[in-house]
Amino acid sequence: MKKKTLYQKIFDQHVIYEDLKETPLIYIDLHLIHEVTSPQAFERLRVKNRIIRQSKKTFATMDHNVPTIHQNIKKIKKDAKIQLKTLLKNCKEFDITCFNLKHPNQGIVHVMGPEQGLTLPGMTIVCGDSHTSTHGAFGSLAFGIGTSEVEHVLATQTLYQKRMKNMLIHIFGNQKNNIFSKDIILGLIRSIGTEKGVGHVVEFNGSVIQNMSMESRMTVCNMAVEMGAKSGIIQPDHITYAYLKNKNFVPKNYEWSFYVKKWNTLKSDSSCFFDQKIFFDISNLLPQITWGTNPSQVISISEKIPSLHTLKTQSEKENVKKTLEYMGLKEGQSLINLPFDKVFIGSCTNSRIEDLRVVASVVKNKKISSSLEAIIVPGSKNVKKQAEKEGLDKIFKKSGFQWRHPGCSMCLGMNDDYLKPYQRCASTSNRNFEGRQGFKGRTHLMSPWLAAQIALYGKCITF
Ligand SMILES: CC(C)[C@H](C(=O)O)[C@@H](O)C(=O)O
Ligand code: SF4
Repeated sequence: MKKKTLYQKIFDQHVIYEDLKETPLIYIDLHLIHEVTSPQAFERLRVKNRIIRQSKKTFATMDHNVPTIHQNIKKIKKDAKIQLKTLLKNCKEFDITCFNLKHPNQGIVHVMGPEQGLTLPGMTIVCGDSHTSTHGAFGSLAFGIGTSEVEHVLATQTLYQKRMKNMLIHIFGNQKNNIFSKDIILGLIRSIGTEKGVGHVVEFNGSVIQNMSMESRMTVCNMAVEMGAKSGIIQPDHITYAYLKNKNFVPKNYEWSFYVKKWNTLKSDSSCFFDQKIFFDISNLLPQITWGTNPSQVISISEKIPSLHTLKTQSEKENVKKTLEYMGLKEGQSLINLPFDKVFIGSCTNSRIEDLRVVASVVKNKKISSSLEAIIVPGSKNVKKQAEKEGLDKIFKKSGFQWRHPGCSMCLGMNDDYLKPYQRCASTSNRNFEGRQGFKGRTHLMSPWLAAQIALYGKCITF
């Protein structure tokens, strides 16, 4: 029998029809939707007079443009209100479960899915959102789709999908103190760039991954798309099962053991073929921070921004020159002592309970710098509730952080949380593109630990 990767196994289990000359048609187990990329899909269904094939396999949440200071839909600005109300109306009309603003399950779609136990090993999961790769941390095949594909999935519960190439990234070595999964994924993207993953599904393995919590694995898979990959995937194991057990939508009782048995078969065959294999040693990894406008422009806090003469081509030099101008930085500069205006702890990369615990451990009984504004936006109502149960909100508020309601928030600034021109932000999100957090805003990606340190000192210091 042909040896297969985990990705190939899940793909094969979901093929409905495949012919040599055609793109395979696969079954979709779970479809997640949010207010931004779904309205046009519903509209087209309406125009074509179509119904939804399996409305109970789609779940909706409100996340991208929800306010984080209050939860009053009446007070939301016009465009956002239209999108949120449209989502409500569509879900009602098409009989889809919607976790609206006031619902206890509401949250960023990639935080909500796993914590509700909607995300399960071996599933095919899609959402009109690029960071759907996050769910791959559970050993599911999960990827972002476009709005016309959202329409196709709603109407048929299937999707045309070509087969991807396979990449294996083996992560090993000793993880130093204060080094987190965010440092690992940023360090990895620095070493392989933002395009190496194009056309591939990346399986992460190795001792470092095996020892990671589910929250940390999600951070890694979340950013697999930032290396160009279609998705990331991690073999499910006892850590996965411990996380899932008794979550809301997870199969219970005798069904649970049936599923665990099935999930245990979800692994790449030994010595199966990968188109690319990468080995990444984290033993010398230090806290990472981006200096540029793509996630591969990263250094560790003790390094300096590269000098232009180290770059090979003229066009690279020109691009980096423009990037540095945008970021208000100079070639060869150290980021130590660079003042920050904002700290944003949040996004589907780093807004889970584990992230908030790390921030709390840094800022407990300390005051943040008066020179900046710092906000904490939990990934979901559940995360918020748990944090409050543990008293973390009190620690945050006492230290000067603002404690907000869940949503995407300053990750992309679709609501009222955005940077003013030239403001510099220490952000735990996943994208530092120009204007991402606000027009002319300057984003530095990093771990929650480093962002919390910057909140205390108002700048980056040597640790
Ligand atoms: C709005 C949405 C389509 C978008 C995405 O797909 O990623 C957003 O979530 C982002 O992170 O930029
Ligand atoms: S938190 Fe950011 S990256 Fe994640 S889904 Fe929302 S906007 Fe996209």
